[in-house]
Parts: sequence; structure tokens; C-alpha cells
Amino acid sequence: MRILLINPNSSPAMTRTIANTGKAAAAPGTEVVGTCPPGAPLSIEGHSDGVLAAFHTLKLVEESGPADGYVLACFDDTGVDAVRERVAGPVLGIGEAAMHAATMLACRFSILTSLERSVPILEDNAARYGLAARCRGVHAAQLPVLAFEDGKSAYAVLRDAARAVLERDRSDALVLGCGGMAHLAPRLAGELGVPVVEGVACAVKFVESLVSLNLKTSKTGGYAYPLAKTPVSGGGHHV
Ligand SMILES: O=C(O)C[C@H]1NC(=O)NC1=O
Repeated sequence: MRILLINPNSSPAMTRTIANTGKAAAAPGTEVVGTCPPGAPLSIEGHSDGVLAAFHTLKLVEESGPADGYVLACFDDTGVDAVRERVAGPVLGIGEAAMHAATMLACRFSILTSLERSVPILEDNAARYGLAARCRGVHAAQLPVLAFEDGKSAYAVLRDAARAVLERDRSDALVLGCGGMAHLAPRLAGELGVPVVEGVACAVKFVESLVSLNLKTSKTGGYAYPLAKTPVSGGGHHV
């Protein structure tokens, strides 16, 4: 099978990190094609970056060859609903994937993301997924997204913030709330003593499973293919 793994921001370093993480998680026989949309913001920090990234991601999907499944590797799950309308295969964002995985491992989980501005977006997503009761809190390490490209300097800040969050929330699992943190998960797991859930690998494995079960995105409701736009003949009169 072929999974298109899209980093919706245009950071080359983060795209490499995400692609490497996805390829390492995939089973033999699963081709993971890692890419990012040219023209998208270098990082996604808040609503307007998200709108721009979703636009360019949608264009990239439409210009890419067919894939059996899709992973969108921005923790805000940017553009997931729109891509689901346009393709047949399963589409999963790393936020939704990681949150669901955490509920299978722990009673309560916390999310640690980059900046405060992302927190309300992720809180709203957890509620939309029906997981607000299991998510004890969403917190920011107060590091810009691109800071995670230099794992060394960001790691200590992230680890200390994670310890504080787990203690404050009394959570028993931690979800990494940024695609750029993917490569830091194994080391954090070793130091924190709780499951550290990272969405890129989770999303690739979930999509892989759905494809292997021949399960695709439903086309009878909210994710139906868009209708062609045909103007009413003689239309254009304003009443
Ligand atoms: O908002 C965040 O921090 C997370 C999100 N931004 C981004 O460029 N990739 C992400 O996963």
C-alpha cells in the first residue's frame, strides 16, 4: 500500500523528521511518501497559518498521484476534513490519532504543544473528538515550532515542561502536541516513565490498519465528493 504523509508546513527539516518517523513505523510492504506543500507557511502557529497550510495541502493532495491512505502531520489536524472530501482512502491527522491512542493506554492524558496560541485550537479539537473528559489539559512549552528542529536545545525545555504538566494534571500519559517533536518521543519516554504518544507513528499505523481492513472514508454524508458547480442559466440577477 501507499500512504501519503504530508507535513502541512513547508519546513524541509521538519518534513524530513516526520517522513523518517513515518517510514520507521510502517510495515514492510507499506510505502510512505513524505512531502510538504510548497508555498505553505514554514510553521503553523495559530489560525491564519492553519488556513494557508490547509489550502496548500489540499492543492498538494489533488496534484499528487493516488494513495491508499493519507496522514496530515500537523497536530492541529489542519485540513483533514477538506482532504477527506476529496479522496477515497482514510485520512488521519496526527492530533486525532495521538489523542485516541492515548485513551487506549491511560485513564487521563495531557497534551504538550509549542505556543499558548495553539492551546485553544487543540482544546477545541479534543472536544470535537469527544475526548475532552480524558484530556486533563493542553499546555504549551512556550517554544516556537521551528525550535524543535534543533532537538538538543529544545529537549531540556520540553522534558522539564512535560514533568511539570504530568505532575500538575496527574495524567498518566503524555501526548506530544507538535509534528516537529516526533524525533524526541523515544528519549522523553525513557525519562518520564509514562507512555509518550507521538502522532506521526500512530497515524501511519492507524491508516495502515484501516487500509488493510479495506475501510475508506464514507462518501454518503459530510465527506461526500464536492458537487460540480453549475451556474443557473441566465443567473446573476440580484434581487
Ligand atoms: O501548533 C503547533 O505547535 C503544532 C503544529 N504546527 C506545526 O507547524 N506543526 C504542528 O504540528
